Amino acid sequence: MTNTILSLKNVTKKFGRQLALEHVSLDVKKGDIYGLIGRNGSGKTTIMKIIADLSKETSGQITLLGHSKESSSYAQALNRAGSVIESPVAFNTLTAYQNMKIICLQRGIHDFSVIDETLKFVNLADTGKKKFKQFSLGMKQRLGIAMALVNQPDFLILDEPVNGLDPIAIVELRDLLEKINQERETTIFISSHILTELYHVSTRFGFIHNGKMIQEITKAEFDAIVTEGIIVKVEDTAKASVVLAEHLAAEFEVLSQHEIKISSTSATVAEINKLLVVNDIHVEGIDKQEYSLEDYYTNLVKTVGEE
Ligand SMILES: Nc1ncnc2c1ncn2[C@@H]1O[C@H](COP(=O)(O)OP(=O)(O)OP(=O)(O)O)[C@@H](O)[C@H]1O
Repeated sequence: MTNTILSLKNVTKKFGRQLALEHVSLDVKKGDIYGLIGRNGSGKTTIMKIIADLSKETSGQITLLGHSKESSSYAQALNRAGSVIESPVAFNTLTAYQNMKIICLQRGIHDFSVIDETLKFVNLADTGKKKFKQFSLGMKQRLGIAMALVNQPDFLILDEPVNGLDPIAIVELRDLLEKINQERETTIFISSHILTELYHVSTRFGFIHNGKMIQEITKAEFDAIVTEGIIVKVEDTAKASVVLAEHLAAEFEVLSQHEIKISSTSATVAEINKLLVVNDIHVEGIDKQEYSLEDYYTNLVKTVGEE
C-alpha cells in the first residue's frame, strides 16, 4: 500500500499566455507537514487551488488520497480534505459558532457537537458573541482552520496561514498545526514565502520558484546541509577522505563529486588546509559554512536563476 497522500506529476498551468506553473511534480507522504516555500507570485496558491479543484490544471496528473483528479471519484478525496486558501472566508457579522454551523450544514453534518469540540481544539472556545470582524488575524486564521476541520479531514491545505501574524500568534499556530498533525493524524500541506516560519513545523519542504519546483527535501536532509561545518573543495574526494579519516578527529561526509563537509571539529580552516596540502591533496577551496535558512533559500533561487 502506498503512503503517498498527494502526488502532482508534471502539472502545468497557463493563464492565457502566462505560464504560472511549469511541469511541477511533488509528493506528500502520510503524516507529513509539507512546507511549500516560494516567493510571492511563485505559484503556491495556484497549486493549492488546483488540488482543491477551485482551478483546472492545463496539463499534468494530480492524485489525492488515491483518487485521480481526472476521475469522477475525486470528489470523495475532497470530502476527506479541508482547506483554507487565500484568506479565511467567514461571515463578518456572525460569531465563530454561527460560522461553524453554516459550514457544518454545507458539509451535511447535523451533529453540531463537533462545533464546540473543534472550537475548543483550536483554542477559540470562549469567543461568545464576538463577531468574526472583531477577531484578531490570529483568531481569524484559527477559525478558518476550525472550519476546515469539521469533517475530520485526513489532509489539510493551508495557504500562507502565517501571513501577517505577530510572533505570539505564529507560535500558537505552529503548536496548533503540530497538534492537528499528531493528535488527529492529519497530513498537512502548508505554504509560506518565509522559510523560517515553516522550518520548525515542517517535516518536508518543496521549494518553488517562478512556477517551477526547484527542490524537494526532507527536514533531516535539509538540516544536514545547513548545519555549520567546513566545506572543502578538492579534486579527489576519495583520497582526501582517507587523509581526513586517518588524521582528523571529526565527522565528515562527501557532499558531491568535489565537496566534503567536515563537522564537529575543533580544527581551524588553516589547520585542515595544511593537513590536506602536506598529504598531497590539491585543495581548490576551503570555507566555513555559516548558512542561515534564508541564505540557503536565497542561494538556491540564485543558482537556479543562473542556470
Ligand atoms: N486568475 C489569474 N489570472 C491570471 N494570472 C494569475 C491568476 N492567478 C494567478 N496568476 C498568476 O500566476 C502566478 C502565480 O500566482 P500565485 O498566486 O499562485 O502565486 P503565489 O506563490 O501564491 O503568490 P502569493 O504569495 O503572492 O500569493 C503569478 O504570476 C500570478 O500573477
